[in-house]
Order: sequence, then C-alpha cells, then structure tokens
Amino acid sequence: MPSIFSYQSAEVDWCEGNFERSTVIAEYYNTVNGTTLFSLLLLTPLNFLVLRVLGCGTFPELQVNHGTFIAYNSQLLRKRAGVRGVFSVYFHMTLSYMGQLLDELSILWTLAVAYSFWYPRVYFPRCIKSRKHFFWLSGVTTVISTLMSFIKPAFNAYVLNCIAFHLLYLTWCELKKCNDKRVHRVAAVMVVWWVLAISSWISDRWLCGLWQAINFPYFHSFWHLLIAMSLLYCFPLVIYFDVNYEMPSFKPKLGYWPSDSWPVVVPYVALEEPHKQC
Ligand SMILES: CCCCCCCC/C=C\CCCCCCCC(=O)N[C@@H](CO)[C@H](O)/C=C/CCCCCCCCCCCCC
Ligand SMILES: [Ca+2]
Ligand SMILES: [Zn+2]
Repeated sequence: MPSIFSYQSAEVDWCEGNFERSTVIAEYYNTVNGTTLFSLLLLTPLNFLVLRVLGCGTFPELQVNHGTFIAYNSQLLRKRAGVRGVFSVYFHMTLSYMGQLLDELSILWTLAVAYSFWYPRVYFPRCIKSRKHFFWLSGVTTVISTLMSFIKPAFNAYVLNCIAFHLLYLTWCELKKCNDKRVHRVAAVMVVWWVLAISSWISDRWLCGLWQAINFPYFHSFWHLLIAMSLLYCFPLVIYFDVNYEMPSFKPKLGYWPSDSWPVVVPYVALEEPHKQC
C-alpha cells in the first residue's frame, strides 16, 4: 500500500507528462508556474508604499492606523495566497495524495479566512447578527468541508472552483451600486483573467488527449499564471469594498501602478478625501 506521501499517489494527474525534465519533479512546468502566487507577496510592500505616499498623506493623524489597516488587509490576503503557492509547488513536484490535500485544503482555508474577514455584512444570512457570529459560521462550515474533502478528493477542485461563481455574483451586486469607472475596469479585467484561467484549467482536465496529441499539454501551467493575475485584481477590489463598508468616513480610490496608460498594470488601493461615489 503506497504512502500518502508517495510520488504519484494523488487522485489527480495533470496533462503535462511526468518526470520528463527532472527525476525529482513530476510536472516541471506546473511546478515552476505554481510559484507565481509567491509573486503576489512581492507586490504587497509596493501597495503599502503607495498608500503611505499617495493616500494616507491626506490623513496624517491616521497615517499609521488607516494606511496600515488597508495595507495589512491587502498583505494578509496576499500572504495567504502566497503561502498557498508552496503547497501547489509540492503537489506538482510529487503528485502525492498529501500534496493534493494540502493544496486543496489550503485554498479552502484561505477562502474561509478571506470570507470571514471581508464578506460584507449586508450579505450576512438573517440569522447572523454580527461578524463574530459569521466567524463561527465560517469556521463550522470550513471544518465540515475539510472532513468531506477526504471522501472524494478528485471532486474537491471542482467544488472549490465553484466558489468563484459566488465571488462573481458578489462583484456583480457591488458594481450595480457603484459608478466609479475605475472599479468597473478592475472588475472587468479580473473577470477576463478568471475566464482565461478557468478555461485553461478545464481544458487541461477534459481535453488532455487532444493537447498530448499535438505535444502541448501545458494548459494547467497557464492556469497558475492566469489565476494569479485574476487574484492580483481581485485583492484590491476586496479591500476597496471593505473600506467602503467598514470605514464609511474614507473614500478609497483604485490606482494603477506604474500608471493608467500602461497596458499591464498593478492595481492598488489609495485614499482620497471623504466623499461618496459608491
Ligand atoms: C469576500 C470574499 C473575498 C475572497 C477573496 C478571494 C481569495 C482567494 C484566495 C485563494 C484562492 C487561491 C486560488 C489559487 C489556487 C492555486 C493552486 C492551484 O492551482 N491548485 C490546483 C492544483 O494545482 C487545483 O486544481 C485548483 C483548485 C481550485 C482553485 C479554486 C480557486 C477559487 C477561488 C478563485 C478566486 C478567483 C478570483 C476571481 C473571481 C472572478
Ligand atoms: Ca501529469
Ligand atoms: Zn496546479
């Protein structure tokens, strides 16, 4: 009976050929590209710097508290996503059962933390009266989901991917109430990257025979890059709406680094004088 740590003991094997480029790395390109989530960590200090230079200068009395708060939120989101990248790399390097579970459970728990902290109160179920109650609901749901994930691990990734549809619905609800064109642009770009990402993920799982026939089985490695780009636009949106709900006296503004005119930009949250648009 192979150990749960054994190479290729996972219930899932991606399209890329195994051990083609290394004797210790099962899926070379999936492993290398699995590190893209770390890149999100590198962008956090930039976001913090921008908040201090462009945003919080107008609220010197809160420079430490408020700028740190938003940067902290953004950093927490990106740090959780960055740590996630470790398990994805281990999973593709070994294709082990433990690697698969660590990868999927870390996504589940990262989503649980993100929902617990940043799910808008206006969408709480009627029976939930406070953020503390929502924490408990999220915790219980996550523990039950964790136990259920051992039943049929091959289904876990499909269930996790369905959470993106709920995020799309939340985004749509928020955009209906918001007339800030920059928010709509960031949301649109986030969705485009996600559509490309999920198309690559599904393509790798369901059309592997076709891609192997033309010797191009790399769509899952594209998924890692594309979902990281989608998250890069998702995080500032989450922080933007969180500030609107939780700090109504401030007006967050989405900025683009290096500048609006560049074709590929890094979105960030800055602070503006307090007046409402969304
Ligand atoms: C108010 C709620 C705020 C939620 C903010 C969203 C926080 C997202 C945090 C973590 C998601 C990490 C997803 C990256 C997965 C990388 C690892 C990976 O690729 N694993 C695969 C195997 O290598 C595995 O097959 C994939 C499993 C499913 C991933 C499910 C991701 C769902 C969430 C995606 C969020 C996209 C944002 C855009 C939504 C339109
Ligand atoms: Ca493979
Ligand atoms: Zn992967």
